[in-house]
Amino acid sequence: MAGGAFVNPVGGGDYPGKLTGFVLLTCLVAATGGLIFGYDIGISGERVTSMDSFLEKFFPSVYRKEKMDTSTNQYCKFDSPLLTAFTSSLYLAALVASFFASTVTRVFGRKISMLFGGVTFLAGAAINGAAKDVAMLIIGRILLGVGVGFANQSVPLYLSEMAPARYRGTLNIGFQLMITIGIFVANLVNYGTSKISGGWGWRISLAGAAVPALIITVGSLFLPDTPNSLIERGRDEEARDMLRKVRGTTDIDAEYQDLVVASVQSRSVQHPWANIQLTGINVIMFYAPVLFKTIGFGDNASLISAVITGLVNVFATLVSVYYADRAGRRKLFLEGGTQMLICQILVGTLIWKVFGISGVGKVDKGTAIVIVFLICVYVSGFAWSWGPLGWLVPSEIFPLEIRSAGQSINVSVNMFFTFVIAQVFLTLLCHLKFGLFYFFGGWVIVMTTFIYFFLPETKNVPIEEMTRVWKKHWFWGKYIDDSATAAAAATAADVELKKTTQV
Ligand SMILES: OC[C@H]1O[C@](O)(CO)[C@@H](O)[C@@H]1O
Repeated sequence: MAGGAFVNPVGGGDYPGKLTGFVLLTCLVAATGGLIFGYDIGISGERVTSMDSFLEKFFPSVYRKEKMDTSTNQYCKFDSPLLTAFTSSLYLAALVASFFASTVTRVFGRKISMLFGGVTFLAGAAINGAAKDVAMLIIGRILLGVGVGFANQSVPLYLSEMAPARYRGTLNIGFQLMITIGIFVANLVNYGTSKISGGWGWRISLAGAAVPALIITVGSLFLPDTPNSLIERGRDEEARDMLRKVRGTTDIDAEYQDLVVASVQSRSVQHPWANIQLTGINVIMFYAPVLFKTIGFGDNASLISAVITGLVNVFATLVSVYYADRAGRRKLFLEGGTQMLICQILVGTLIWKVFGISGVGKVDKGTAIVIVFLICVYVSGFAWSWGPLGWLVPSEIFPLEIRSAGQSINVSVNMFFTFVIAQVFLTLLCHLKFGLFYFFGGWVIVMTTFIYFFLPETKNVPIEEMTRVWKKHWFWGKYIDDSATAAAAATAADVELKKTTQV
């Protein structure tokens, strides 16, 4: 829960400076870190692991059982715990890695974590593409996970710290945009490789992960570190220079001073944030082809529908790129949540009507089109709310000292639930049937209510002044210690004094 924090007495409003080409370029390069996670999501789930040649080579017993499965119950598809454990090992690796990344990011800077993330992901892609046995596959997958853990921990922080307050939403969401592009491209690649005869198409899908890995690896070599991180590591002069460069002005004293105050003052402050993403989105991202097959689509139509939802995901994310700093985070969360809920109720009810409790039934064409349409509306609701804001908000609400740790908690919670969904979706579908959609709808209600009551609006607030926002909040404000405010004032005066004596 919220602990003591400071209120910066010297700050207020935005700082001078503009959105420079330099910032735009660095943020664009850093955001490509999202491609690796996206690419992996796009080939995971029922994609590579549903290719016969892949199954036959690595999981022959699973392959045999799958071929023998003759059940007509559409809710209870063939389910192999071994296969899902293999898929989700990546998320566990990412979960653990994000805690190590927290320290690396704080002590060595954001850039080093991005570089390390890119290199390990690259190694994982190479090992997977060349895999001869299950051991190689698993080692590769763990390395991919470590890469994702490091990139997801460091990239959102980097973007939020580089961006001027007014553009923080837009620039940070570049990360989620890259995730969605990664998913979409991987879907296409997979669609193509599944058609390659000779049974080695899966190697291209897996080795293809090297392309996004190379982009962020090479890109990160050229990225500068953020001023905040330089101050955190005692490199004050470099921080000043960097701030001048990224803001495109020499008038950086106010912002610089706030960064120093923030660095000195933010000690073991805790803020309340748990990114419990149980929106059900990964049911769609991982299992869209299965879901579409369940409602009676043929193989091709299922894949094409999955590609359509991937495209909707990319374009709808652009909506939040535009609105996050204009309408604000809260409006997007509340609207997106409501939209997702309505679609979940409608899809659940339609599936109930067609398949009832037994799971045996056939969808007519009209209903199938309505379901695909509703799923697209649901995906777009997610894509302009929880998708991007689940990275943006946690990266901007923590004080400097614990920002890195806070972000790794965010990544690990995200990975944990991604892991759980990948692991249990097929079992859940078999037991909850159409109610699965109501189940996730229930979570969306909980999450949206939480946002309504507990999340303050953070648009346009300078990142090192976030505590003012918490202080004003009807609930969290009660937990912010006033004595810390006085201490902050003293530190600010100290910094000011040092500055004038240096001049
Ligand atoms: O675009 C959908 C994707 O976005 C994420 O929420 C990451 O931000 C993933 O968990 C999901 O697969």
